[in-house]
Amino acid sequence: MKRHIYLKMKTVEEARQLFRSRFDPDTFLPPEEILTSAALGRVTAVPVFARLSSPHYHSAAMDGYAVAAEVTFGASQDRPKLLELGRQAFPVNTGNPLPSGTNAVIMVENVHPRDEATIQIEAGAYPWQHVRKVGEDLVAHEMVLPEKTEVTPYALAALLAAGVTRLLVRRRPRVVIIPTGDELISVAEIEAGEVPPGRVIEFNSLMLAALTEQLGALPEVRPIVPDRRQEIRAALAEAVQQGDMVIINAGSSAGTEDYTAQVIAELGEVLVHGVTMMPGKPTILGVVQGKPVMGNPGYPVSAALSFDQFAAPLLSDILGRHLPPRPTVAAQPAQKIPSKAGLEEFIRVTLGKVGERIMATPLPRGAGTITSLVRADGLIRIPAASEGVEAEKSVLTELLLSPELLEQTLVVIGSHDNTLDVLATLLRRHHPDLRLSSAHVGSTGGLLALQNHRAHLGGCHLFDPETGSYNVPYIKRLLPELPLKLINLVHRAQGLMVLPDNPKRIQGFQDLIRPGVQFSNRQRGSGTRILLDYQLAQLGIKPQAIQGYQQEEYTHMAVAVNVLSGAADAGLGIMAAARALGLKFIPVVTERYDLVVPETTFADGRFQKLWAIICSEEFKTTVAAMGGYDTRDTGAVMYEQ
Ligand SMILES: Nc1nc2c(c(=O)[nH]1)N[C@H]1C(S)=C(S)[C@@H](COP(=O)(O)OP(=O)(O)OC[C@H]3O[C@@H](n4cnc5c(N)ncnc54)[C@H](O)[C@@H]3O)O[C@H]1N2
Ligand code: MOO
Repeated sequence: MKRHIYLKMKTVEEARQLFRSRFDPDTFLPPEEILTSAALGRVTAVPVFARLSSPHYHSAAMDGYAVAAEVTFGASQDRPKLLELGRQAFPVNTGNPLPSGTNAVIMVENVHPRDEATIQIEAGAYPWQHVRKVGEDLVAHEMVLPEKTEVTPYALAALLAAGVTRLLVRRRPRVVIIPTGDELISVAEIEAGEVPPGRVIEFNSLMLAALTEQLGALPEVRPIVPDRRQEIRAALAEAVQQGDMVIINAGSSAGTEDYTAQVIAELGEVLVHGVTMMPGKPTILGVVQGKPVMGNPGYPVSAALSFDQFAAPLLSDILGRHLPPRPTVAAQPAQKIPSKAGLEEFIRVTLGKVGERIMATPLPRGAGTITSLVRADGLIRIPAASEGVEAEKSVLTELLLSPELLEQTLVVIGSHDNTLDVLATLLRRHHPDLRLSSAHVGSTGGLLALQNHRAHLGGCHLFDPETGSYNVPYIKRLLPELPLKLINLVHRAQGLMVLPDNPKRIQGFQDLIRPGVQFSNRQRGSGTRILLDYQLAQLGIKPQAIQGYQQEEYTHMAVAVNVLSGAADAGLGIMAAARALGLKFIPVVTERYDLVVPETTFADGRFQKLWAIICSEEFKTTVAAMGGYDTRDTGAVMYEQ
């Protein structure tokens, strides 16, 4: 096995400059002539000049009579004037050319017909009254659009008004996208059947093609190329013949089958292999036959960010559109964001304005989590020299949404529950201007966020074994001073997850101590664990009697995976986790999930709309239909302080 170790890393800025310096975007492609009627959104290659004036004749601006102004001078109510039709006054409609010898129009409303051949006027007309003179809008040879200007709907009209039926625009670069990887399967294969383990759905090229198209360039996606050097080489050679730029996706790293850099080097030149950014570190930038070639890392977030940082600026320049920097806001991370020194890290965050501060909550950081980009409202770039950002310290954040939306976002932080997604959906359905943004940091994390005024709402299901009650004891301890209401969202079932045919015939907690039954537990401090320990104590079951009690997992899904794989026979968790993996769910206990609503939030009109939705039949029926939930208290105020 031969590994190809890359890495003489450049910074994002160095890499972009180096790549950019090898191409002159203004001459990279010859301009093309197209019909004006097809020019919407295209960019002018040269200034466009009017062929004709607009209007190109003196034209009546009103319906009425064209006259020579001089003939009308002196007319008044006391001394009206008579004008002879066909000699001194000529009927015209708006847009008609003025008959020769005339230079004004009297509106029809201001004229009194006397007889077939005569009209009477009671006021004089001034020269050029109600006339659009030649060239009022545009004069022949005048510039209609400068170069490098995007053709808007208005510009289309002006071009035609100026007699311009064809124009020279920047050519749209053709971007050939080559997905590589033995593990990839195509859309056709997914449609034909199942996705076997070990195979990965090829979705990056759809994303890269859409990003290309969004910029105005023309994507062309090639069939998946297997990890074979000769095949990748052949695909690249062909792509360079046919396209103006090539993106090879994956194979950028140090694996034994990562050939992208080698192949680019064989056919041309590698300018950069390795950028001090994360995700996106193994990015390759090169040139083959004068054309830009990129090797994007295979992980989707890496592929997207490397497109964003290197392909997008170059393509925009070739298209003649300068890509403006994204708007930024100063946001405060809701929690400390550690970062590896030596790499500039791109953290995807959700954003929401709480009081006067914009709070940023980091989304999952893995380069494989494409949903982090779907959910991101902003990007925090942590410089290579830094080891992270402290909580509540202002950092510049690139906005991925309109700043107005930040004002319309309710931020809920705490434990996750799928009903929050239902709530977000219904909120959008009924109030499209409002958004619910939820970050999942556990129940206690949610209470701490409220303590520091970092969220509008907390999502909480903390059971107190001392009192046998939910949430209130924790609130009294952690938020004693905060005036708030506790509003129930749902009661949800926790149950034992077992294989679909339940081979060990597990029915309840008592079965966990049977010999041969292996349990998968949650970590100490988690709501589920507290609940389990309480139930065991109630039933007089000794934890030590349960095999696997000491083996802790951090999520419902991790426990479910243990059951599915056979590593455990049972685990305690929520129905959604069991369902996701096709496990049988035996409900054993319900727990209360409440929203913690500080008084300031409660008084906010946006929350009142949300509350109305929580109380609605629509919400309750949707939640009940999901299974594993009880809505008997949904919307009710359970506690106040
Ligand atoms: N020993 C090292 N291993 C890795 C390093 C390293 O420095 N040393 N870097 C890691 C980093 S960072 C990244 S990013 C990845 C880049 O990997 P490759 O560009 O070589 O891509 P693959 O390994 O083929 O794929 C990674 C991942 O992405 C999936 N993938 C690939 N193509 C697609 C596609 N078109 N659509 C959807 N998903 C795709 C692929 O299946 C893999 O799961 O390398 C690390 N390794
Ligand atoms: O740098 Mo890689 O691109 O994180 O996942």
